[in-house]
Amino acid sequence: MAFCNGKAAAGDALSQVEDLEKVIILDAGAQYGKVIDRKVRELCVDSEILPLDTSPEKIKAAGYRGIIISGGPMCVNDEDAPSYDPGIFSMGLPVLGICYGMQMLNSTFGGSVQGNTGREDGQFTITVENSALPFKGLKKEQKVLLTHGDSVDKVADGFKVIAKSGNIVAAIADEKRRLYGVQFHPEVDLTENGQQMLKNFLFQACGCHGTYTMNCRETGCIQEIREIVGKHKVLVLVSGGVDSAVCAALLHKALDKDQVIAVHIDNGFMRKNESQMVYESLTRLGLDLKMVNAAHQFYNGKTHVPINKADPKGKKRITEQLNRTTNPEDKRRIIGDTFMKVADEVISEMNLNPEEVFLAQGTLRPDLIESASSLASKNADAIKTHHNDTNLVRELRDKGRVVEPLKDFHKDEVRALGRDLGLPQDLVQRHPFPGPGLAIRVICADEPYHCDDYNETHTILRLIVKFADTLEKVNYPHALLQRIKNSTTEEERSMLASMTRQHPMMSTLLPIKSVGVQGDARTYSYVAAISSSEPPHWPTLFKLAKIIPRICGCVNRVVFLFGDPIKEIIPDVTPTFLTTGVLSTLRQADHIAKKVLLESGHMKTLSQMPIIMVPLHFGRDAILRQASCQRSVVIRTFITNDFMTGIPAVPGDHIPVELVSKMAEEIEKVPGVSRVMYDMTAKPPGTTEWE
Ligand SMILES: Nc1ncnc2c1ncn2[C@@H]1O[C@H](COP(=O)(O)OP(=O)(O)OP(=O)(O)O)[C@@H](O)[C@H]1O
Ligand SMILES: O=c1[nH]c(=O)c2[nH+]cn([C@@H]3O[C@H](COP(=O)(O)O)[C@@H](O)[C@H]3O)c2[nH]1
Ligand SMILES: NC(=O)CC[C@H](N)C(=O)O
Ligand SMILES: [Mg+2]
Repeated sequence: MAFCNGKAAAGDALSQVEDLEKVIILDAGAQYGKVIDRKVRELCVDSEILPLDTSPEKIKAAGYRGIIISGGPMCVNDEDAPSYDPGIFSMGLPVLGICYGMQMLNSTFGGSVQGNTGREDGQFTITVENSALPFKGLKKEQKVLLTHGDSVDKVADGFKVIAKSGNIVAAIADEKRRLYGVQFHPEVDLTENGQQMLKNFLFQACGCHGTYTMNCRETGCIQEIREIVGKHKVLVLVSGGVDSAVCAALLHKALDKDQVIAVHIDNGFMRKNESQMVYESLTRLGLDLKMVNAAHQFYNGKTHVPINKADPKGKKRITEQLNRTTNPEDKRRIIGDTFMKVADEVISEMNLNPEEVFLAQGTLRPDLIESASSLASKNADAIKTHHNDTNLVRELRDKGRVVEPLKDFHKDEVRALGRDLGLPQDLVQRHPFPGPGLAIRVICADEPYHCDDYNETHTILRLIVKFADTLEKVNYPHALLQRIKNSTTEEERSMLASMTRQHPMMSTLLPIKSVGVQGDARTYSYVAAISSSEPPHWPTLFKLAKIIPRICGCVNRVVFLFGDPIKEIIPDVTPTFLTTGVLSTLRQADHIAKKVLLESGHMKTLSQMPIIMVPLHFGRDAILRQASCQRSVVIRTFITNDFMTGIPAVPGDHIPVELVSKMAEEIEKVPGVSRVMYDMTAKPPGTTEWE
């Protein structure tokens, strides 16, 4: 029974926890820096993430076997670059510097780093010296994730180049002192053999043997829960997703049954019939679940947010009502804080003293990473504030009232733990559904987003998707054409010319923004739409989707627009807020999309498939000046292990072309839907969700 009623024996697994081999991860703020600990644990080596300026004395005293330095959003040449003690490099411990960490290593030993050398964001093929320790046992050509704008210029004395990406230094090493630097990110799945590279470092340079198992971690979670909760009660917020279900199962294993109060909150942004299904599935598993319908409180919710986000305790402003705001971060904060308020009301209604009841959440490490929580990083950029890590949650956490046993876990690790705890496969494998639900899947707007760079970017897009014509017509120096040349190789340009000669396409820059992540920093940028009078040629479209954000830095997402080609500028938007009408249209589109996916048998091919509503009405009669009154729907497929990086499913490769066209056809039948689009953006530069 998954929600067992007895306390688990502490077991002798705990005793093993004490004498484990550990490495330290010094955090320079990268999004992926926190993924390093997950990859290290996958190799059954324990790790701890500490601030970049941790002293050599502390590192030595703790007995770490090696040091890994993460990436980060800053440049080592910046005046306010994160501080560190150069002594960490001369302790005799092996060091692996990743991206920013490599740039820092190189600079410390007298090398130099050049800023703004042209961005590389995405998967690239590099050439490695496979006699060098990090690359032992690997082929000379390696596909890796590079996401950087600065590069090693002069290599430090005593180091040699052991990998290159074109003309860019991709890795350096001083084998004698066991100091290594890589410009790419071995910790993410887009670096195909990154795990072997980390294993080479951990086992051959640091001398680890892999003794840190999932059983030890489960025991550690149970110990943590008991130490925090003691004999008190704990209210666990259960969404129906795997994280909170595993959290609830751990609580039941660690505590007496009457200590655990499980609550599901219908916040008004759930999918069709979701809360009912959550109730049925979890009570069937033996969980005593209290249901709360709080939609009204969420729709009309407001909260206070810091005027200066760097000073969370400073002056605050009151947000708009949730159903009147267009600001994604305000949406998230209102929802997160309303969850807390509703939870407090539940505690009061049960005549419990809020000061004596703990709050448990299934918060994961990615939730904390992207909210730039101090639990996960000191130098990270906040990509998006997860609802379970708002300032109110952080205040409760500071008071020691929050229990989050999964805060160091990633999604696939939670699933493994869920299986160990006996949770059913359909729950363990369920696609994640974010706490804010459909609220972050409606791009709200009351006016078009036409910034200064809109017209120029709209023009460059057309030059790119009509590149063959561009080369024929523009045979004189042209600033925008030069911008394309500056960001592409000769080979890419000839590929672009032949693709666009073969496949007639149109483009338009959509007057809306979506959230993305580039160079470890948050972006909130334009969406480019490509359309065609022919059926979509997906390999061509996906190549364009990779090149466009590199050429147009203000575009972080590229979609294919089904239906008649659109090349004109979209002059306006349909005023859109989180209202019941908008939500019911999206809910219906989401329900249809999920039904088509289920029937296709490809639910497991995808890690997640957000369906997003955007305030755009296409194909209106310009002469009649028809008002914008419809909205469009985006299909966002995503394939990933850890949700820190990932790729969209390519129709005709990961999923059948017919599946996507059927899904688009069915969604377009929903009343009020103008067009359907397919998101072709990887992470980076886009994120899984649009907000
Ligand atoms: N509708 C809800 N009712 C109660 N708690 C919720 C709800 N939505 C989210 N939460 C809380 O916020 C945490 C993070 O939300 P999230 O949407 O990630 O759910 P989850 O349980 O983590 O499942 P998954 O991420 O797989 O969808 C959850 O673990 C849960 O504690
Ligand atoms: O519980 C949550 N509260 C949130 O506020 C939130 N925002 C994003 N997500 C989920 O996190 C994963 C990564 O999403 P992004 O690539 O869009 O950041 C994906 O699985 C997203 O669905 C959330 N989950
Ligand atoms: N991913 C990173 O660590 C990036 C390092 C640095 N901010 C750059 O852009 O080059
Ligand atoms: Mg979750």
